[in-house]
Amino acid sequence: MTSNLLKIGFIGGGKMAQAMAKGFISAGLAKGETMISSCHPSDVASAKAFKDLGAESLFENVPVVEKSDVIIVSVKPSVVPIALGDIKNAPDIKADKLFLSIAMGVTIKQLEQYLPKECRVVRVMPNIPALVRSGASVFVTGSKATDRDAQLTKKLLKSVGTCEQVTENLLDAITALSGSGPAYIYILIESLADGGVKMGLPRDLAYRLASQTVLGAAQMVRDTNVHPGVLKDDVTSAAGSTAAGLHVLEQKVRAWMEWQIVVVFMKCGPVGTAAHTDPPPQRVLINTSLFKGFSFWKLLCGGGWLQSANLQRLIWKELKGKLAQQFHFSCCARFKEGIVNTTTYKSN
Ligand SMILES: NC(=O)C1=CN([C@@H]2O[C@H](COP(=O)(O)OP(=O)(O)OC[C@H]3O[C@@H](n4cnc5c(N)ncnc54)[C@H](OP(=O)(O)O)[C@@H]3O)[C@@H](O)[C@H]2O)C=CC1
Ligand SMILES: O=C(O)[C@@H]1CCC=N1
Repeated sequence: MTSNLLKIGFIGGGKMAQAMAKGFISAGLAKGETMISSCHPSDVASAKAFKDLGAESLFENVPVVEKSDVIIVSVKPSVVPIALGDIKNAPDIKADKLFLSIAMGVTIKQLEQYLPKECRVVRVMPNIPALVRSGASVFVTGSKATDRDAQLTKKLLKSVGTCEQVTENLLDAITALSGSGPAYIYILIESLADGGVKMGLPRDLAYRLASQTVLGAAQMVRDTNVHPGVLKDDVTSAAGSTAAGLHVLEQKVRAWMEWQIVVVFMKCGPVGTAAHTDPPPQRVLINTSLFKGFSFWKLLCGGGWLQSANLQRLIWKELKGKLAQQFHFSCCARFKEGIVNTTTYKSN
């Protein structure tokens, strides 16, 4: 029955490609033999991983496109222009196909520039629990993608978890939250378990309890629709043990969790390579304690976050005098109801 299955190709057969491929197989949406990947010749382990699934594994990108109905672009962001350049430069290639790019920070506009003009593009941000069909994915359609392409993308991504269609301006924040998020949760699980081990639990029991606790708590947030703060209060008995633990977490962890999303957001966005035609936006992290009167870290960035327009102007005034080179600098004032003003400053 493999003939009815889509032929799915991966350009780049690394960790995320393998997670999606395994998820598609578990979901019954693909079989090993209906998938094909291209790997860098140096990456023997990824080539073997695809072969072990029963998939074809090549060292060239063009045949992957030729043999596939849908192509998942899963190389590192800086490699995207090179890998898609192979396709654009291939003579006589039939590339009127659907390309799903999962690369962090590579925009629809760039993808459409890198690929032959007949290609349809969808930009996706998945996450690695796609491997166990518990991923959280979002997607944005490109200018030539059809409704059918959006439906097909949804079908593929829903088979390995949840999937929502969003607008492109949200993608960097989504990358920071759910694209990278599993890594933060793994640290959380590891540290919960380490704490348990410190207090005498066997390590395997500690990991089982920590992971099931994270899974159960997440499921309650998702399925009950009750605010996480209310759910937290339900666990916290007056003068009990949880309150003592929260006392520590509230001081140390909560602010840092929020802060690291902001830091990752800063890292996302177009990646500077020679092949990128747009200059990367300025995303600048500034310790505002350097400026009179501000004693905490804040962020100034393109599409970023700074509470008050007056504060932005004040910091800009200070900053301008300290910078030798020409410098573009955008900041947004973001309030509860969303971004309410965006200002771009330009020195010289
Ligand atoms: N890992 C994750 O959880 C997530 C990753 N992503 C995105 O997925 C993409 C891949 O990430 P990830 O799987 O972690 O990275 P990996 O490094 O594991 O995978 C990338 C693969 O592409 C190979 N490669 C390098 N150059 C080429 C080339 N010219 N043609 C074909 N293949 C090539 C690499 O080989 P070699 O190692 O030899 O260079 C590597 O096997 C990134 O763009 C990332 O932003 C998105 C969401 C989540
Ligand atoms: O770390 C990264 O850059 C990629 C994007 C999201 C998860 N991994």
